[in-house]
Amino acid sequence: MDETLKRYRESIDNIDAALVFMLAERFKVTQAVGEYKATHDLPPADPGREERQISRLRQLALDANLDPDFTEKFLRFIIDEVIRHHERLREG
Ligand SMILES: C=C(O[C@@H]1C=C(C(=O)O)C=C[C@H]1O)C(=O)O
Repeated sequence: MDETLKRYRESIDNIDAALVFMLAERFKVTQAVGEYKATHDLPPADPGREERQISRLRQLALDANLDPDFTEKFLRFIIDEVIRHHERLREG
């Protein structure tokens, strides 16, 4: 394979691995949040928190030259999955 393409792909491999580790850590914490909510009778979703977080990350995306709409969609996808986990924990 072309050496340049190979080097780019090695970098992509490392970034993708970091993304997986970061997502795993995030879901570890959100799992703990879900258990806390289930035992303290708190609702699975917190739309106010979501709105603040999405707005903050849209701004960070702009600063980093990343598409803020893409960033919001990506975050929404993750948050929706977290909420599904929290609903399941609440149901027991
Ligand atoms: C993790 C939480 O639960 C939900 C998931 C969120 C997220 O993944 O960022 C944010 C708010 C909540 O709808 C929380 O309340 O902090």
